[in-house]
Amino acid sequence: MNRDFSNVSMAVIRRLPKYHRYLKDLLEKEVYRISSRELSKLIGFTASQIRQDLNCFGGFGQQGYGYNVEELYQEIGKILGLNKTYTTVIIGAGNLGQAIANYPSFIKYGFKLMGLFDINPKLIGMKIRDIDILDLDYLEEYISKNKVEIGIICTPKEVAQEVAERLADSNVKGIWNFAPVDIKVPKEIIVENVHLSESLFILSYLLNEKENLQG
Ligand SMILES: NC(=O)c1ccc[n+]([C@@H]2O[C@H](COP(=O)([O-])OP(=O)(O)OC[C@H]3O[C@@H](n4cnc5c(N)ncnc54)[C@H](O)[C@@H]3O)[C@@H](O)[C@H]2O)c1
Repeated sequence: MNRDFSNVSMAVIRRLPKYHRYLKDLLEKEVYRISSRELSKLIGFTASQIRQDLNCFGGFGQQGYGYNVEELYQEIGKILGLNKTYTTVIIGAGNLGQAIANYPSFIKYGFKLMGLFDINPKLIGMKIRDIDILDLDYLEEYISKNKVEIGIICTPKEVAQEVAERLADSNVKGIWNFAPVDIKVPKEIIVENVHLSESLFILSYLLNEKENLQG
C-alpha cells in the first residue's frame, strides 16, 4: 500500500537521505538500537528535531527503547523509494557522465544504468563498464523500447534544455540534471538539480566569512 506523505515538508524529506546514510553506518557497526539523543550527537540535528521528523511518518521510536536501527533504515529506504528499481540513461558521456557511469553504488540502490548517449563520434561505440555509449539520434527510440524512467543530463549547459525537452517528449518520469542551468519541462516530470558550483560557492562564502571574523 502506498502511504501518502504529500503533506510532509520538503525540508523534512531532504533530511531523510542523511538519516538513511547514518543508519547504514550504524548497521555496519552492528548497532541495532539507538535513542534520538544518541542519533542527535552523531547526525547534528537536535533530538527533538529527529523525533519531529520521524513522527511525520508515523513515529518509529518507542519510549524508553529508542529506535530499532534496522527497521528505521528499511522504512526510510521505503519512504525514499529505494526498495524499487529504476532504469536510467546518461546523456553526455564526457568527464562527468563517465564518472557517474563508473560509480558502482547507484545500482545498489536500484538505479540501473542502461546506456549513455553522446554526439561525439569518438565516444559513440565505446563502453563504460559494459554499458554502451550510443548515438544521441537513437535516444527516443531507446527510451521507449527500454522503458527508461530517468534521464541524467551531463551535457554542456547550452544544450541541456534541448536534451531535457527530448527526454520529456519521450515520457521519462524524472530528470537528474547536472548542467548548471534551470531546465524547464512539464510539471509532471520530476527534476532534481545538482549544481555542484553552488555548493562550492557556499564553501567559499563561509571561508571568507571566517577570515573576516578573524580580522
Ligand atoms: N565535470 C564536473 O566535475 C562537473 C561538475 C559540475 C557540473 N558539471 C556540468 O556537467 C556537464 C558536463 O560536464 P563535463 O565535465 O562532463 O563536460 P565534458 O565536456 O567532459 O562532457 C560533455 C559531453 O557532452 C557531449 N555533448 C555535447 N552536446 C551534446 C548533446 N546535444 N547531446 C548529448 N551529448 C552532448 C559532449 O560530446 C561531451 O562528451 C556540464 O554542464 C558541466 O557544467 C560538471
